[in-house]
Amino acid sequence: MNSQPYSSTEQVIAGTYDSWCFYTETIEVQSMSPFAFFNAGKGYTGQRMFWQNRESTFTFVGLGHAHVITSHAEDRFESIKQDWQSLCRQIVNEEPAVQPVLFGGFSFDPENEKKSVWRDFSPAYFAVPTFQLTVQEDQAFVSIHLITQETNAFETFEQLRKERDELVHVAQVSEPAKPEGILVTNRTELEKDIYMQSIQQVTEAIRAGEADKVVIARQLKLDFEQEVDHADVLQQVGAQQQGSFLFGLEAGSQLFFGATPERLVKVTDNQALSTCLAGSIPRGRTAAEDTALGNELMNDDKNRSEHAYVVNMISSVFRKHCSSAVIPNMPELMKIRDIQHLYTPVEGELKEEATLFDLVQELHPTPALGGEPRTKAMQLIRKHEPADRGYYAAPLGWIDAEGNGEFAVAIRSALLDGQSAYLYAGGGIVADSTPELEYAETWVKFRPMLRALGGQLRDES
Ligand SMILES: C=C(O[C@H]1C=CC=C(C(=O)O)[C@@H]1O)C(=O)O
Repeated sequence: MNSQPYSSTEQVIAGTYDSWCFYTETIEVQSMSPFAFFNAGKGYTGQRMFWQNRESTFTFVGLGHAHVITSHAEDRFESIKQDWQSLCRQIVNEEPAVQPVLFGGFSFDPENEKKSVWRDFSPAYFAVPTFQLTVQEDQAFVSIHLITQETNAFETFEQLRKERDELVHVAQVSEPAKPEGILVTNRTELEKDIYMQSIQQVTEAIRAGEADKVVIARQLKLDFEQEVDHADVLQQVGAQQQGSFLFGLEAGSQLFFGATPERLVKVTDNQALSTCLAGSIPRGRTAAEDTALGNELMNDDKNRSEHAYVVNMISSVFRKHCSSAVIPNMPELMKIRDIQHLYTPVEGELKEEATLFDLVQELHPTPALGGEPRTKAMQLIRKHEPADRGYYAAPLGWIDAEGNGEFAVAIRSALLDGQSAYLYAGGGIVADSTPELEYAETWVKFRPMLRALGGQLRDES
């Protein structure tokens, strides 16, 4: 532990953040539930973040905003990247024990002009937390980050240390939350008729040669007897959805959260990894039925073609930005609690100048969320979907000061807004898609969020 993180002289480097200092201090702590830490930060409601990777080997919780970076600009990916890089040049500690993390996400489509329930989520919204819990390889660390233009930040930092100790104490001694069972008073399928018609119309557009594939999504709204606690709902998803990325991002009084199986891209020391995920079938009721369904999916031409568009697009981005890329020529099955998907991992070694944000920008949206070709698919989505997707199906994740990090595609997700929640699900439409089968598939994709929010699951299979 560095006891005087702010003792170095202020660095003066040309850039946006010339007169800023970025102080960071990390201590190791006895292990604690990340949900308890999130809950201990109730005083920071509106400024909390949660992330756990698919393998559950890296968990990150952020409380409070040491600094927020947003962008409404057309070049929002580049703008966030530049701001983060110049902020990182102001880090006072030479080698922080734990890397500070910038966490957040992008909206699906900044050109969307529909009325939106996403009140406080700008087209790009990222924050460095004031208190950062990192759980990795069975060790837990709590960092304080202070980003300031104050010339003497000694007292502020001392105050933060006291607060950190209190947060750690509360998280360690608190009883695990026992969600009382959330009471759903209403479940509404928003604009179901428009959705059914849109599948028909998009299928016709595809048959007429306007596009090859378009992903169309719909919404379900739940109303609750009382406000749903954000920490409780995250803990529920964590217990229920093993093998998925678990995420939560607060903005104002809303929480966007989910359990997605889909990695957009991960970068570790210049090694990049992405996941092509498209093509779906439900889990079987028995092991034998499950295997039969898996085989059916692997041999289904419609699903294989939906999948191939994604592999082709991700592969071309990797070939451009990597000196070498490994792309298997056959998908595997990814089996998660409610659903099986076709899955192809793509790996590569990044060229020197390529960064995580460059990959996020070029990959979003892959044909698993947008379509093929991208521009035409986006036009058809804007024309046919009645609602703003907000952050659903968009990149959400983290990057550290060394440029390592991971972004997931925020599907199997919901926006929690006081006594209501908006759930999102969609599917890839190709020439031979049918409204009834697509509709049934969305019910399977709603299941993780319905389960976490106490809504009744609907067995459409
Ligand atoms: C758009 C969604 O899933 C995508 C990811 C995996 C499989 C998909 C599919 O089979 O259609 C979708 O492309 C969603 O879950 O809302």
